[in-house]
Amino acid sequence: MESLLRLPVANGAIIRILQITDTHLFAGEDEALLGVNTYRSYCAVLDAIEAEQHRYDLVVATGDLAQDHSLEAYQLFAKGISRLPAPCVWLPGNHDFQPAMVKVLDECGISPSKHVLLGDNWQLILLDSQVFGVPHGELSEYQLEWLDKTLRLQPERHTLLLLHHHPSASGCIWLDQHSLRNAHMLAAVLNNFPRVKTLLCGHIHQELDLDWQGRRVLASPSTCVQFKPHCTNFTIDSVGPGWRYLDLYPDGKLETEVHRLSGVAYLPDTDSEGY
Ligand SMILES: Nc1ncnc2c1ncn2[C@@H]1O[C@@H]2COP(=O)(O)O[C@H]2[C@H]1O
Ligand SMILES: [Fe+2]
Repeated sequence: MESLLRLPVANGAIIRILQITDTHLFAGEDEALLGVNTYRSYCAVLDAIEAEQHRYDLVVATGDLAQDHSLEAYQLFAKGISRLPAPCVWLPGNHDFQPAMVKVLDECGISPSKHVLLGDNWQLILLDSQVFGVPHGELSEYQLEWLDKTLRLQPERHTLLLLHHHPSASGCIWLDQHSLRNAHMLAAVLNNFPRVKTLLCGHIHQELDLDWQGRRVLASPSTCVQFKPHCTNFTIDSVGPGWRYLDLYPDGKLETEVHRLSGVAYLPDTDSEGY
């Protein structure tokens, strides 16, 4: 996992990242999650991204790429990603099955790197917060030590930290049971690194932009089903699948925007009680 990916960036250029998250794909192209065909909604998101014709330097996939642990689901994910004209890096979510994920994505030429150097000013660090078999997250001793060691290598770089689980309360009580349980241990590591100003998550299937102990936490819509913000119990939202762009400036400034599919083509059954 320590393999380093270096992406050249022209002097003074703004780096654009495209985030795709929580694709929840199945082995079959016809399978659905809460009434949404997840492969078709993923393809519709990719169609919309292509139609925008935006330039981006890197794609990040922040977990829950597959719903059913199958090799085929990861093959469908890779087939979609191969349409995009930029390299992709990824991290696992609670639903992922890492033996299949690592094998297939590797075979499909998708980088396993969890440390990306972007030009001279920025870096991305991707963490594994999965606790296999349960929806909440936790960073292992190994992950925390690796993060600390990796940050010490390039402490002067502006850093975007990526993980599946949200470290701070989202405002959805049912989802906050499934957050990063040892966020205080992450905070303790980050204490020494003021240039880690933004954390980017998946998992909560909604757009979020909040302050966590002086750092910014961003979360993003899924490419399939959305959860409604500020709910006590599991509640589906009637908004379209989405994706996020992040612009990283040489001076450390970060600007970001969520885009969504419009229309009603990929809206789930709002009376579902979970999955
Ligand atoms: N009704 C529910 N109540 C609590 N958690 C749920 C419910 N339904 C699903 N979940 C879990 O909550 C998780 C949140 O997002 P995930 O996509 O990781 O997967 C979801 C499920 O594992
Ligand atoms: Fe998740």
